[in-house]
Amino acid sequence: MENVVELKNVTKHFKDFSVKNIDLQVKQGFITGFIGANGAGKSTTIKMMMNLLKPDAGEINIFGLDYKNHEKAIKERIGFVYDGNVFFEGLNLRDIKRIVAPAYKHWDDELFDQYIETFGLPLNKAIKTFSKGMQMKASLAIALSHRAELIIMDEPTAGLDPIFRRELLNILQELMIDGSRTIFFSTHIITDLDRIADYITFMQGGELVFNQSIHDIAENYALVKGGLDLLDRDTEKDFVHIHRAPTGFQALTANVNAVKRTFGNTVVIERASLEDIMYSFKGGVHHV
Ligand SMILES: Nc1ncnc2c1ncn2[C@@H]1O[C@H](COP(=O)(O)OP(=O)(O)OP(=O)(O)O)[C@@H](O)[C@H]1O
Repeated sequence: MENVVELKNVTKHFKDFSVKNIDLQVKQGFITGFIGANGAGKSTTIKMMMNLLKPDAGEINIFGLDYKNHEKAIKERIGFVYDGNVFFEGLNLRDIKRIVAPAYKHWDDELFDQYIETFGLPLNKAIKTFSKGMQMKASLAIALSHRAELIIMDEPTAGLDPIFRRELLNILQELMIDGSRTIFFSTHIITDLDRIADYITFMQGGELVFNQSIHDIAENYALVKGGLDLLDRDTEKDFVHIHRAPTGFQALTANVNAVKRTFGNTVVIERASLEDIMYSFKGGVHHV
C-alpha cells in the first residue's frame, strides 16, 4: 500500500474557522513534515486523522481502513505523540507500562525497556517531574513499543533544546531504516525538516497549499527578482505572491520553468526556502 493516510475532501467547521476540502495522501515509508502558520489548521487536521475530532464532511482512510468500522485495528498500528502531558501526572513509567501494554496486541516489553534505557528515562519517577523533552521521549517510547507502523506527532520538537531536538530527529531517522514505517509530524522548526523530511505538507488558512517532495519543491519554487517594468497582467500570472518595492519586485513562483520562459535572463532567480514559501502565502491561499 502506497498511501498510509488518505484524506478526501475533508472539511471541519468551527464558529470562526474552517478546515476546507483537504485532499491529502501520506506516503508509506517516508517522513512528512506538516507546516503552516499558527492557526492554519494543522492540529485540527491531525486530530481528525486520529479520530479525536469528526470531520463534517469528507472521508478519512488510514491503512486503507475507515474509523467507522476499524477504529481499534487502526489505533493498534498508530503511535500518537504530541506536545503536552498525555499521561496521568502522578504515575511513573512502570505504572504506565502496566496500564498501556495490555491495550496493544503487538506490545513488546523488552523493546520498551530498551527505549527507556536508550532515552535515559527513569522508570520510578512520577511523570509530573519529567522535563518537556523527557515527556516527549516517554510518549515516543510508548508509541514505538507497540511497533506502530505510522507515527503521528503534533509539534514533537516544540520547546526542546537543540541537543534533545537533534537527538530526537536522529532517533526518528533510525526508525525509518527498515522502510516500512511512516512518520507524519507538524512543526514550526524549519531546520527539523531540512534535516529529515522527505515530503512537506503545507497548510494555510484551513486549506492545503501543497503536499510535495522536498525535491519537487526545490525544483519548482523559486524567488524571482527584477525591475517593476517587467510586471504586467500576463507576466504576473507566473507568481503566487509579489512584493513590490521602489527598487524592483521580489516574487515567489511555483513554476520556475514558466518564469524562465517568460523572463529569460532579465530576472534573477534564487532558491526559495520553506520559510520564503510560508511567508509568501501568509495572506492566505492564492488560487493560481
Ligand atoms: N474546538 C474548537 N472550537 C473552535 N475553534 C477551534 C477549535 N479547535 C481549533 N479551533 C480554531 O481553529 C483554528 C486552527 O487551529 P489549529 O489548532 O488547528 O491550528 P494549528 O495550525 O495547529 O496552529 P498552531 O501552529 O498555532 O498550533 C484556530 O483559529 C483555532 O482557534
